[in-house]
Amino acid sequence: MKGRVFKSTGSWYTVKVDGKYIECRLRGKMRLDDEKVTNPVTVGDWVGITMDNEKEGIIYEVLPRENYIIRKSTRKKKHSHRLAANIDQAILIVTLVAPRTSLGFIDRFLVTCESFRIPAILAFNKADLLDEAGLNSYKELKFDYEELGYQTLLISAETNQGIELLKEKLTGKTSLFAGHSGVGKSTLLNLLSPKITQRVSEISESVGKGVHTTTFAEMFEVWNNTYVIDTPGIKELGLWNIGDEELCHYFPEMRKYIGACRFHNCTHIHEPGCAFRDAMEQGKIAPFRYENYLSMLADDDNRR
Ligand SMILES: Nc1nc2c(ncn2[C@@H]2O[C@H](COP(=O)(O)OP(=O)(O)OP(=O)(O)O)[C@@H](O)[C@H]2O)c(=O)[nH]1
Ligand SMILES: [Zn+2]
Repeated sequence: MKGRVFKSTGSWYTVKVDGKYIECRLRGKMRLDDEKVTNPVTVGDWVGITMDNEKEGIIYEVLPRENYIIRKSTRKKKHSHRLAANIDQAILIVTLVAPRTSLGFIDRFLVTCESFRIPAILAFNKADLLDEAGLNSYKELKFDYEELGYQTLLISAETNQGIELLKEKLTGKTSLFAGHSGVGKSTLLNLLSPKITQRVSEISESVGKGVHTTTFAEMFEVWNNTYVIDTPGIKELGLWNIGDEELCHYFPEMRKYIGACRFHNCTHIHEPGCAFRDAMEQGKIAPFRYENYLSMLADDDNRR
């Protein structure tokens, strides 16, 4: 039988087969297809299963993936894992307040999506908490990111602002919800599909961040043929397997300047005649994007 993995908790996997959810384990012999990744099976995978007894199944194979996204651990000793597979798009939920998502984090996530060829949408949640300055800051970011080809939405799970548009974007697709803890992923999911009773955390007053609630990635069929994968809050994001020369390819605005520097071995950091720096100085690349590029370039450990 063929089914799709909706949840994985380490040793048990919930697989949906013909409309029914079956708890499955992995066949003992199943090995990792990539030794640098800790989980052989991930949410969104299509798998082959056989029944072990009346209720429980055994996963014996993973069908070829259309794509996947790997979350690299930023701590050296911990291993990296696949967050999800077979997804149409990633929705990065961010907030400008309570908590504030840094642009560095947003750009790391976008670079990750580019490197796995997954379309990304930025959803700015908690619109209801923005004052005029906050709104202006959203408008500037919307302008910058849409110029790069990333759609941005301003939404609020509190007032329903932008939720209809978000629903339109999700319909008929499998979307990954990612973001820091406390940005409202679970609240949004509940709003989209009230039959899902996700735990929603209270913001702890002292730190202004949500108390960690989502421990494992889980896929939900929010309505017909529309799937959302809720993932645990991400604190830091390392980049997976991206070399020095490769990095600029994942900045859409930099692509057209690749090869245009005066020196063919330009590091784009300090050389005269650097096409990236020149473009930034001429206002064609946003300074914060160039800065984030340099910071990712310098953060060698978290990129390979
Ligand atoms: N004002 C306001 N609060 C919101 C909004 N969306 C979510 N919240 C609140 O933010 C807090 C955190 O929301 P969660 O949905 O638990 O956040 P999460 O992203 O799922 O967090 P993790 O599960 O830890 O990753 C809760 O107290 C929500 O009520 C919003 O649009 N406006
Ligand atoms: Zn250069």
